[in-house]
Amino acid sequence: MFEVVAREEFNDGDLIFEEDAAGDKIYQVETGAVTVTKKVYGEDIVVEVIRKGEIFGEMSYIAKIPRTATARALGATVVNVLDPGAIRDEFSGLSQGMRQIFRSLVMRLKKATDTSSGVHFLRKEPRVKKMFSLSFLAGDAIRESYSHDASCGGLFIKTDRPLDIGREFELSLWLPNHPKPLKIKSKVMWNRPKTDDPIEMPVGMGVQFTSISRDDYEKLQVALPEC
Ligand SMILES: Nc1ncnc2c1ncn2[C@@H]1O[C@@H]2COP(=O)(O)O[C@H]2[C@H]1O
Repeated sequence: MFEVVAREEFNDGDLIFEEDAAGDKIYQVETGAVTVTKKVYGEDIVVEVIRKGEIFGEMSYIAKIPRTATARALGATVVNVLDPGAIRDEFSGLSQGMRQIFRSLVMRLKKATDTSSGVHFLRKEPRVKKMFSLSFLAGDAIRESYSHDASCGGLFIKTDRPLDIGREFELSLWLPNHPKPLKIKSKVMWNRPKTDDPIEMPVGMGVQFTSISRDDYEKLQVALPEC
């Protein structure tokens, strides 16, 4: 098994990490247990209980996505953080095909979990694959790119050089048949930078809208009837 690089202790109900947060630590439960929950209409739905000796937190690492669920301690709990360097070495030692198989499994489990917990149907602002032209300021330079998917609450921007998590910026979003771009204040919630690992997932950043005018929001709703 992998070496333990840190031990974290939690009381009953303590948050270990939250759904949609950035993070790629992989844990093993030493004592106690961990609930895995999904938020549906503000309520936590338990999808699994992880027990002593079991691993969690592997899905975001493997698929390079944000945390797929929330993890909380169930009773007094100690979790071990497994050596990220050793995990990276072993994972990158796999063939590209094998890594792709792992990623497919993770994405299918995520989809199955979302469907069974109702997230898919109840999500307020579903993401749909949609390519919009956009631009934003990074340092002194204007970067031009396009979205991979979008909702009325945020989108995923394809870019080889994503901004840091937490960075706030103004997004110019071009909707089809509109002469001017929407101007939306946005925040980077997570990112997937370019690596040597030839992943089959889009490289870029997940962005949440923090401020949008009513006028622009209405235009967005017309362009995204799924919202
Ligand atoms: N359906 C599921 N069954 C069991 N564990 C899950 C399930 N969905 C998510 N998890 C675990 O919860 C974790 C949430 O963070 P990750 O996405 O990194 O990794 C996830 C898995 O370890």
